[in-house]
Amino acid sequence: MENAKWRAYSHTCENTQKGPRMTAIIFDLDGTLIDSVPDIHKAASEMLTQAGQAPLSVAKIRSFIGNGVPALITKIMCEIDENPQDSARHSILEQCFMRHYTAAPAVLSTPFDNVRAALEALSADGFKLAVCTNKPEGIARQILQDLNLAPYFAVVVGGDSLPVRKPDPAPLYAAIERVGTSAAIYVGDSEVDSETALNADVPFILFSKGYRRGLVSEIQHHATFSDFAELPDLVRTICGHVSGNWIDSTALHRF
Ligand SMILES: O=C(O)COP(=O)(O)O
Ligand SMILES: [Mg+2]
Repeated sequence: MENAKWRAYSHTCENTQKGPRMTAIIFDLDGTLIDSVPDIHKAASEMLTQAGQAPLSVAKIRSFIGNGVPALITKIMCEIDENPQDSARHSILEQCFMRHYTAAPAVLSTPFDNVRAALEALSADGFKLAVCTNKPEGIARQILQDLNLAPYFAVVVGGDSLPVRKPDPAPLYAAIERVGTSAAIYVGDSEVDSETALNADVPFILFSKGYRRGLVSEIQHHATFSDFAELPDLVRTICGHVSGNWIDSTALHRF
């Protein structure tokens, strides 16, 4: 862990090359690139029906997203007065949820407005793009495929890709390492993403229209945006794009 942290930190600090070629833009998935709550809510409702319980509201399920599927199941169990410490029961519910979710992971989900154009623009600039999500890697890849977003991402790190998940910085370090750039920016929608970026010493851009629980002002961020149409210019500014030239960006050296 200490080695990984040092390595990623030095990647960021040793950004001696200019411009986008050596910078990765790493994205969170749920609530950032895609509005996935309708499919998650549907699978959760099917699981609850099977357990003889009434479905929870979309808003409630949305507030449970961001820490991964096991945490989602724990929060649902608390909500329906079941004991989440009952690991056998937790595992049955989680498997039931995953069965329903994998059967239809991207039927109702959609990319947020202007996501595709933003990914196109950033790729055209030469940035390397990756996904770092707490969603299981397999289903994250399936969803990216189904929504025709997979070609933009050389690297996908999921909540089950490593023994730890966000806000531990290790998944973000793994994404940076696998992309192979010397600097990175993390784009996400939640408190978990902000904490992850902070733990990793990576600049964080907050998408304000995702699934955050608190106010934008309460979430530590380097920059924020509410429409993906704004993102390419925001990234260019942070990375030192001035008057048509890429200069050495000091913003990438600190959080
Ligand atoms: O909670 C999840 O399963 C995933 O959420 P994330 O894509 O925002 O990390
Ligand atoms: Mg998210």
